[in-house]
Amino acid sequence: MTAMDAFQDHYPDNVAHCYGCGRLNPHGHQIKTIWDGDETVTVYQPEPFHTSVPGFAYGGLIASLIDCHSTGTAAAAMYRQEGRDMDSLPAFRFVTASLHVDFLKPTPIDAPVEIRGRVQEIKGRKVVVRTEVRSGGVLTARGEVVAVQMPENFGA
Ligand SMILES: CCCCC/C=C\C/C=C\C/C=C\C/C=C\CCCC(=O)SCCNC(=O)CCNC(=O)[C@H](O)C(C)(C)COP(=O)(O)OP(=O)(O)OC[C@H]1O[C@@H](n2cnc3c(N)ncnc32)[C@H](O)[C@@H]1OP(=O)(O)O
Repeated sequence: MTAMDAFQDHYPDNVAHCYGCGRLNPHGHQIKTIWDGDETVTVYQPEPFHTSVPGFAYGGLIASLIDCHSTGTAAAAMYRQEGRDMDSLPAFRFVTASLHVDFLKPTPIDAPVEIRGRVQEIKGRKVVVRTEVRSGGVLTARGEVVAVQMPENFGA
């Protein structure tokens, strides 16, 4: 993996259909997340149809971006901790156990949104990620996600 490869480009096909981050979902956000030192970064341009109040982005979009930014960060952090290449097997697959969002200011819809994440805790199968969302350098939302490695019997 080079510094510019997005985490989501390495998701195996069977977990690449997520609405927020799956590169194989043509209707989804297809976010792309990379390392920047110890932080992770996603930049996303909202579309006009993501409107809440005219001129501003829907909070569900912001939550979705925080969610998938954080599950991707969790997987990447686990690979980094184990000194493993992201394409090596077995793959780490994380799902969201908990998603908390504080909306601090309205997020403009006509400018790119930058999400930055930091790993707060890695313990067993759990990774806690804290995020900040900015538009034009202004902090508009904060998030905290508990991501848990997907069990083999997920959904059973
Ligand atoms: C960079 C990567 C490159 C390679 C990529 C490789 C692979 C791909 C990687 C990722 C891509 C994978 C999927 C992408 C798709 C979607 C991602 C987007 C996110 C979503 O859209 S995904 C859908 C919504 N999501 C669900 O549909 C989950 C439903 N749910 C469950 O399936 C279970 O609920 C589960 C599995 C979450 C936990 O179940 P479990 O039995 O495994 O958990 P368990 O009890 O063992 O807990 C273990 C530790 O998590 C803590 N914990 C558990 N639950 C908690 C909670 N709610 N709040 C706070 N902490 C919690 C415990 O407290 C304990 O922590 P502690 O050890 O510290 O006590």
